[in-house]
Amino acid sequence: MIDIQDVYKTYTSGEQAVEALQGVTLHVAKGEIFGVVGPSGAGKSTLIRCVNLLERPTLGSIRVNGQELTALTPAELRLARQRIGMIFQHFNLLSSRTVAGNVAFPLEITGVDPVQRAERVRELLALVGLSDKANAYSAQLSGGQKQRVGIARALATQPDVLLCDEATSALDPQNTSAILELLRDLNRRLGLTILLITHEMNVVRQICDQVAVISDGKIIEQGSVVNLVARPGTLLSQAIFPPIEAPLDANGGRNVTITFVGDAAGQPVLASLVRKFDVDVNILGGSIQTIGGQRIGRLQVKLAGAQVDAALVYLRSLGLNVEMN
Ligand SMILES: Nc1ncnc2c1ncn2[C@@H]1O[C@H](COP(=O)(O)OP(=O)(O)OP(=O)(O)O)[C@@H](O)[C@H]1O
Repeated sequence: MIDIQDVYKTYTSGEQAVEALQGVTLHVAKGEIFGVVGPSGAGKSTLIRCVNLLERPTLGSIRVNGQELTALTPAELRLARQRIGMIFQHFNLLSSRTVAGNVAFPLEITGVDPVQRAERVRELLALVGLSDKANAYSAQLSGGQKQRVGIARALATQPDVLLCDEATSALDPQNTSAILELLRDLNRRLGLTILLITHEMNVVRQICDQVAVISDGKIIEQGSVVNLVARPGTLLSQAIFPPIEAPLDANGGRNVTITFVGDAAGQPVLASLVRKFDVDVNILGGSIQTIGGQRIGRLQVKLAGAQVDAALVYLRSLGLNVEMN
């Protein structure tokens, strides 16, 4: 749905040149929620703004829904942008307009007649849970409500793609969680493809299917959130699911970290290990998190006994990730 191919962006002001993007390639499949994380100045905003050509890449290709955006005329680009919604950290609402007036704005620009417009605004406000705020002004809304207006406005022209530029960074944890749930719900109900940038790992944990890390204008790691978590060695995996701080047990036996994904997180794996292999299992630490809608568990254990090697082979045969500490 979104193909970013070998994109470079250099800002020049006077003698100074900043290479904000240096050969970025990303593919976001239809219906996916894709998160890009990275430190301040890494190039996140530049990247997301290149996707709808708010910033024009210096080099490279941006295809959305099969259409090469960098090759379009200004009129064609205006049409293409109707299929690409965007929401912002500070909402960017018009303070002189009501909630309904803000949501109607893109429909006015695209020439939708007043009767259809009013109907569509009603639908959109119902979709984001703000039917009772149609006549309120943005100054009368909470941050979470303002972002709901932003989302309704972004969806007014029925886009296939929603770009989220740090959409929850100005919100408290409760509103962040509610907005992320709304985005997940819209992704599922409307088949909306979402590309978001964020510096908050909890956003990745709560809703992203795929994640990439950008650093100094380059993508340095990427993958499916669930697969990354099952490979505890990677940078992203450690950021998404921080290692358990359990003391290693030095008194004989083998210290092992086991990662359980999906159904396996609910299985009595350790009990069957003890039964089948006559090993002693000492639990040193553990936690379970819901990541990308899947339950993922991590246990740090000490295994002792004559059949430890066979027990490890058995754990791996169940599809569990097993690492020696
Ligand atoms: N309009 C501009 N002119 C010149 N340099 C710019 C411009 N916009 C961004 N930059 C520079 O490009 C680099 C990437 O900036 P960008 O805003 O994309 O990073 P970011 O990862 O979004 O950072 P943050 O999380 O702080 O918003 C930075 O070095 C920044 O100073």
